[in-house]
Amino acid sequence: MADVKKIAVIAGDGIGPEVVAEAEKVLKRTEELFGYQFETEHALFGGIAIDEKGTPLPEETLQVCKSADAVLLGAVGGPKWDNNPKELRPETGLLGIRKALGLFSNIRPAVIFDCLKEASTLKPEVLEGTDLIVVRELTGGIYFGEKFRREGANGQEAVDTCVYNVNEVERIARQAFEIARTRRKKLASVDKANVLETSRLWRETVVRVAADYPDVELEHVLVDNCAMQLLRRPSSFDVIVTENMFGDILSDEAAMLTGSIGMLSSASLGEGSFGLYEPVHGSAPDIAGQGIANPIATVLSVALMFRLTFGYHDAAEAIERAVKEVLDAGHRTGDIAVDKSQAIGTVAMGDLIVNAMRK
Ligand SMILES: NC(=O)c1ccc[n+]([C@@H]2O[C@H](COP(=O)([O-])OP(=O)(O)OC[C@H]3O[C@@H](n4cnc5c(N)ncnc54)[C@H](O)[C@@H]3O)[C@@H](O)[C@H]2O)c1
Ligand SMILES: CC(C)[C@H](C(=O)O)[C@@H](O)C(=O)O
Ligand SMILES: [Mg+2]
Repeated sequence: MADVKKIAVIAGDGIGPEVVAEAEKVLKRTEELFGYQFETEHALFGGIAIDEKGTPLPEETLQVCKSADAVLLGAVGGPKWDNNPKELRPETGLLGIRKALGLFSNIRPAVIFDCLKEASTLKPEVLEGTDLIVVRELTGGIYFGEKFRREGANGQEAVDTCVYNVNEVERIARQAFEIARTRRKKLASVDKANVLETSRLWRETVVRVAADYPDVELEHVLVDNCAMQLLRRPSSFDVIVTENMFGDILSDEAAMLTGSIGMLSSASLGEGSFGLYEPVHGSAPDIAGQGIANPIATVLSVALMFRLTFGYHDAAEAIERAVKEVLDAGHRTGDIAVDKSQAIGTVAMGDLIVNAMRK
């Protein structure tokens, strides 16, 4: 019997549906070229789910995800729902889905295409050889700690607590060491151990785990220094492992090494092969509905899904090669175009990539 892979598709809000539509064309082309079979099921999540179901993460959406082999997500959020305590709070939306699906590890590769060096804010000679992955802890830290308001001596106070337990640090550290082993065997563990107790536990734990990986070179970098070194010596990083909030910030910074946040794909994984795949960027309300968003981050997220959840390395390579070929031929969406007047739209970029895919 044919091995049909079930993919939950969550388009979301803003540019989410625009970029996900291009990724779905890539799924269809993969079926034609390679004979793999996908069964997609669409589900509501985010602002659109609030509007239609009264809640950002309806139970049926969670069930669709849980019964799938992988999830393809666009982006959620937007001014209509943000900051409204009753509506799209991250803890009930994105954070809720990550926790509910046990996705503690967020893998964000910053892949530099040579022909896009001109779009980067860094000099080409500084970028030379840059190829790094941010491994971000995704279900702990200050994102998930207790938060509350209280009356203090000088008026209202807000409290966010940052908590990590040793198991949470150990499992993400092991995963990062394993990834480093398959690459250039260098791991930078990023923390703020000069100030934060959670970071001291983080560092101690990473040092202990490192004993099992003597073949991997480990460096500890304080997060402020890392933010600077990413711009100064990006090519010296191979795998960066860090806690939730630092990883959020550093991965957006790493995106600019590639030229645009519209280029950065991601995989969120748990213990098994199940994964949620999404671009690192958000719903980009400033350009939503204009058909100009870059779909490459989402398309490359499909390639990650093929590699990490399905083991379809041939199809993943076909996608990555097609993206490179289209960029090498000079096609650009506005975010990566030096000459903005030559920029093409989301659908045109998706079509070019699909047509460039070969077995
Ligand atoms: N995973 C997610 O769903 C996710 C991630 C980040 C932000 N958000 C949400 O998205 C909303 C907007 O957040 P933001 O503006 O801070 O971040 P954003 O990533 O949506 O946009 C930041 C900037 O990058 C540009 N950009 C983003 N993706 C692009 C693409 N594919 N092509 C071209 N340009 C692109 C936008 O136009 C904008 O100028 C908020 O509600 C936020 O909470 C969601
Ligand atoms: C929208 C927000 C909650 C989210 C995060 O901080 O994790 C986003 O920035 C991301 O990087 O996926
Ligand atoms: Mg982010």
